[in-house]
Amino acid sequence: MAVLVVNAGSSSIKIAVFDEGLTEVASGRVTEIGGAARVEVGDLRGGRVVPDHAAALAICLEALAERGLGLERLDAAAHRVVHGGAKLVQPCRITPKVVAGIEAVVPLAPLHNPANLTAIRALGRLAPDLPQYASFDTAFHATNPEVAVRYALPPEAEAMGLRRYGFHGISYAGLVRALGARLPDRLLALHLGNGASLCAIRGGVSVATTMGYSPLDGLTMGTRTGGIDGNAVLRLAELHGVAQAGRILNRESGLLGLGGASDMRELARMGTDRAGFARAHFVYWAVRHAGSMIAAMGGLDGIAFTGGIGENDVAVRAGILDGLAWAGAGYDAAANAEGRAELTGAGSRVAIWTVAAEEERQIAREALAAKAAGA
Ligand SMILES: Nc1ncnc2c1ncn2[C@@H]1O[C@H](COP(=O)(O)OP(=O)(O)O)[C@@H](O)[C@H]1O
Ligand SMILES: CC(=O)OP(=O)(O)O
Ligand SMILES: [Mg+2]
Repeated sequence: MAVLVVNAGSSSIKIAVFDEGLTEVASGRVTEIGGAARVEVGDLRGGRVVPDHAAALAICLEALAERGLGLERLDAAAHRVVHGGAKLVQPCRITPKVVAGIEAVVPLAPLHNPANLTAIRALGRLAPDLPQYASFDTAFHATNPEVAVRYALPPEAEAMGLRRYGFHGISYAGLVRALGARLPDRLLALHLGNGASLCAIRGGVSVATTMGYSPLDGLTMGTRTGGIDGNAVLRLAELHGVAQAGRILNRESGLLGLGGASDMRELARMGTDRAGFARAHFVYWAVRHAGSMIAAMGGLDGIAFTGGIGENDVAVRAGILDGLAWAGAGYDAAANAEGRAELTGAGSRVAIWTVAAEEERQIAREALAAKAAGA
């Protein structure tokens, strides 16, 4: 049994192959798709021009074939699909109806769903008999109460699907699983990567999250604004047109807009005032939103950091934890500096961890379960 997992992001594709025991037997990634991309698959390492996601997937499949993992050796493919809308809330086998459902919500996740569809269609063409499964980043938040998901809009807007969905659910589900018996009642989970969000997890289920209708809301991100007043959005659309306003909000803002680079590590290297301000903005808003998540859970018992920034950026973690001292979070500064998994300080009222984001393994797990259930 071999499952190929495809995690297509806005400008990257990560692939991994797992066996039935969920051991990873191969992995790779193509990042910065659209220009001089970085390829790290099998023996291929380095820069290469990769114009689009289809080309990136072809490079990955070629490298897998060279390692004896051609498509004919695979039993299933499984995809991360960022937006499943209101209906797609369970991992499932991909049928034409599911594809139509993913397509219907492209306007809600313009950076992500088109990339997911490209990968699904390309694999469908190359291996029409290979069963394909989807896991949805929105699904984990289906447990949020109505009061958390509704915008205060007239009923017609809600009927059109204008409500909050929330994202990074595959990562959060994997995190809950990874904590296992250590999972506290009220957990503040921070997925801090290129896209960044917080989730209030109570009794193992999501009760609130910072992203909304699309992955734009909430925290300051690599290239996305995070929370912004609707009237400011309208003003941008008035000045620049809807398409350009969408580009500004989704691709030219966030850390890039504030600091001149979308990459947190790069900002730390730059060390300019502007770069420092962008990092401070990220930390400040993470703390502000954390307060909201803690209120939604009625308190705090544990904190878990995940994602590229959450797992690696010592100063960002320290800044956020300093900002949450009022909530009882005391951390071990040496453990934080060393990037250990357990950060809880002596006398802290709250347990604190870093957890490796394992979205690909979680997707494989969900696909195997759906397959076993006969989906
Ligand atoms: N060692 C590190 N120190 C600081 N930031 C890091 C480090 N490694 C990765 N990051 C940051 O993590 C972010 C990417 O996170 P990741 O979860 O890989 O993103 P994606 O959403 O594309 O999966 C970037 O801002 C990157 O700079
Ligand atoms: C949903 C989302 O923001 O995903 P990513 O972090 O991969 O951009
Ligand atoms: Mg990510």
